[in-house]
Amino acid sequence: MSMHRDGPLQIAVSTNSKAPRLANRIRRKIAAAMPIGAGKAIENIGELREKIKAGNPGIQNVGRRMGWMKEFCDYWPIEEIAKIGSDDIDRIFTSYLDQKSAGSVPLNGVKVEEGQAEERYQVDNESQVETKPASDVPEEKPEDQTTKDKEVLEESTSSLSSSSVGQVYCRSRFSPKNATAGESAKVSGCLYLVGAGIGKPELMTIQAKEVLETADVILSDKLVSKEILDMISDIQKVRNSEKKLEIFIARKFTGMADAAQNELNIKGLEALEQGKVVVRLKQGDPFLYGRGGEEVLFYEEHGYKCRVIPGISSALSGPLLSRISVTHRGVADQVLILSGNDRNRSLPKVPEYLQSRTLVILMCIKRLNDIVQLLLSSGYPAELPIAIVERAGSEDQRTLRGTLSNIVSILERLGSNPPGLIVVGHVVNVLQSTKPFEISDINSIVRENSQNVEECGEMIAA
Ligand SMILES: O=C(O)CCc1c2[nH]c(c1CC(=O)O)Cc1[nH]c(c(CC(=O)O)c1CCC(=O)O)Cc1[nH]c(c(CC(=O)O)c1CCC(=O)O)Cc1[nH]c(c(CCC(=O)O)c1CC(=O)O)C2
Ligand SMILES: C[S@@+](CC[C@H](N)C(=O)[O-])C[C@H]1O[C@@H](n2cnc3c(N)ncnc32)[C@H](O)[C@@H]1O
Repeated sequence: MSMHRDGPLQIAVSTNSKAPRLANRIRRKIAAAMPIGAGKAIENIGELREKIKAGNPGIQNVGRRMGWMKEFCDYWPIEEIAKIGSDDIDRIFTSYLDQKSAGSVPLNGVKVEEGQAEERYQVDNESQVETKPASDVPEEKPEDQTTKDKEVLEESTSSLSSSSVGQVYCRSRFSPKNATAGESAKVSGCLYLVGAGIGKPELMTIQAKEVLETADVILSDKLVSKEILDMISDIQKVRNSEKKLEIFIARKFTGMADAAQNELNIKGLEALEQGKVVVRLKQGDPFLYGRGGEEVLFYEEHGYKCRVIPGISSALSGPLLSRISVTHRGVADQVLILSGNDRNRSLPKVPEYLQSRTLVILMCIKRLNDIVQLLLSSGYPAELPIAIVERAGSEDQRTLRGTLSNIVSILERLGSNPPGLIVVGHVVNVLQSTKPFEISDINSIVRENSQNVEECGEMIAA
């Protein structure tokens, strides 16, 4: 047995006495792939977990505790978890207790404020979110809500530094200064709604990168990858100390999405009023299931024109990076993109089965079983190929392939690695050299590193 230890982290490699020397080498390779500070990150999570358990005990709170920890562990970059200190843990713990998410943790030296949104929801457990019925929530005019939220956020936004230049205009080539007359409604501040693409900085548009370089404030979705956040902190590092770049990451956790969204809108508005260049950075394409349209309307209602910069969407590039061509002559001539949840957490409305149609479903992994049952009961064949594409474009991209009849057990066995999407249809296996897999076939797992497809069934079977 060859062991790798990093604090509480232990990784053991066994070759069943067949190749102990090779076990060493494999162990070294695995250890080299570990994120820096993995052991420290585990210790920090352990400390937080203990705190949350002690502060919110009881079997009735297990679901809530687990749901919260899961979201923290699944989304926060491990290297960043490793950097948090005891003070940060206390702050995160406080935010857990009051669900007002007042946590603030450092990100590569950039101060990251997280959602400090008002509580409008009660989260009972991971899979059950109770939202107050609309009739219980008093109707508010947008202005009233804005004022109220401003009050709630007053303290948190005080950290927004004023820009070195009193009145900042857009400095990029895409600035409203260059826009046609009437395009910029207010000259103070400038708002860009930018698609970050799916995770790799190389897959961002040049325009998106240029706009990031001009930003004073970046308001980022939590799905935006660590690689892109690292790129942003590099921008921060080469700036002179006069022009500070501030970044806020939305904490759109279960049941808090609307409140966190509202908070970001208000932060954006505050910064615009101070004449800053604000970049609202969104995963993938900013309009596709990204609330981008709502944000454009919000800022326009407040007199600011939005410039929208496209990003590569996971809906098409995720399948592509898993060697799935969503249309393929003779196999599929149409593709439909769906969300696995609508705003009321209802299942999507699926069309009748058509052999030549590909479905790409986003935001659906947590309820894969329900989606599969829905497809089966709507006449989709049990042997129809389906793929789960996770973390497309990242180092740890993974694709699971199966059929409607076995994909749920495959995922249950291997666990999920969000964010992920599913592709349903015969195109799933067209570019694969192998046939559709059975659940008994452990080789059903294919790990992919971008375009470089590497089958590692053997490693998992060992
Ligand atoms: O509205 C809700 O929050 C409840 C329903 C719900 C949604 N997605 C969901 C859930 C379940 C849950 O969160 O547990 C389910 C949901 N929302 C999200 C995730 C996280 C992930 O994809 O890994 C997940 C879980 C996905 C999974 O099951 O694998 C996060 C999410 N939803 C959404 C966004 C984009 C945004 O808010 O800016 C984001 C990213 C936020 C960020 O990165 O900071 C947007 C969203 N959520 C939703 C919709 C409605 C889709 C439609 O009307 O067809 C839409 C699209 C829209 O508002 O325009 C609904
Ligand atoms: C709220 S939607 C936003 C989609 C985004 N606007 C886009 O165009 O990619 C979030 C969903 O996109 C999908 N997603 C985003 N990034 C992904 C990635 N790198 N790999 C796989 N799926 C991803 C997942 O289905 C996730 O639940």
